[in-house]
Amino acid sequence: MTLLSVSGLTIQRRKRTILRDVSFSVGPGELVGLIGANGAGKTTLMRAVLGLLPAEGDSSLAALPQKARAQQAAWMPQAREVAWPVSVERLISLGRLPHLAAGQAIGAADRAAIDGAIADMGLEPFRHRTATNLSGGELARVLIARTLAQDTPLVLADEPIAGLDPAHQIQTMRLFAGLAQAGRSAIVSIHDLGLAARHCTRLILLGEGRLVADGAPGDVLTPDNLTDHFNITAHFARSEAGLIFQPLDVVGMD
Ligand SMILES: Nc1ncnc2c1ncn2[C@@H]1O[C@H](COP(=O)(O)OP(=O)(O)OP(=O)(O)O)[C@@H](O)[C@H]1O
Repeated sequence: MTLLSVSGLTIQRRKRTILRDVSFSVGPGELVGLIGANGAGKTTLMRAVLGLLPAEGDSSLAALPQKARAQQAAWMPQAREVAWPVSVERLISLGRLPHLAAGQAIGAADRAAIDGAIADMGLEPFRHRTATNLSGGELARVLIARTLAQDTPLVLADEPIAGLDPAHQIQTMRLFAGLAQAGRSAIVSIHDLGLAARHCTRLILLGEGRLVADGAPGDVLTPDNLTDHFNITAHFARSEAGLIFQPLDVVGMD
């Protein structure tokens, strides 16, 4: 079974080719870390895969009608802005919209999904707070909860752990890994290669306008890829606790 199939995706912005001929598919049970240096095209790829940007080639998600797409994939964009001073609970409940007919009130299943997402992200004490008054990290957790409440087979999240404290970063990566273990899948763009190595089942590396590598973290975070596409060297070890990855030095940026 395939949750997402992307084939020959080429994306241009203002006549500049950002990514060329990207192909991959995602099945159930995968936590895919989308990695690459600043400007490598991670956000661009996710938005094109979702059909939010025009692209040549095929994405099974982009091909779906809007409502079916929102039932198949939840999207957490990088921008963390909430326009209206709504409560945390109300904001999270918006994740249920793709499951409701026009004007339909939320029911027991919707309520359970909302309460589950609030519990998963440890947001019970924030339930009745006004979303626009939260700290950046608190708001990020609320937006992740909204994505979880959508209860889709696939989640795409653009730097979901940026701005979270270390405990919440680990907790959130574990939560995404838990979704994968339960047969759903997530694609998360991520700059923390240590957490990516530890929690993702698979990494997709973007660089030089293309998909450079796609595979198990240990096969993608090679010394050559780290030097060529991140300008770093790193310490990489396998321990009982899993993969340990620590960037060490900058190379080739003079
Ligand atoms: N609207 C636009 N018009 C022209 N170029 C754009 C536009 N949006 C993005 N780009 C360019 O596309 C490239 C990829 O940007 P993108 O935001 O996808 O990178 P990223 O890998 O998500 O980066 P980061 O890690 O910094 O968030 C960048 O060079 C960026 O300047």
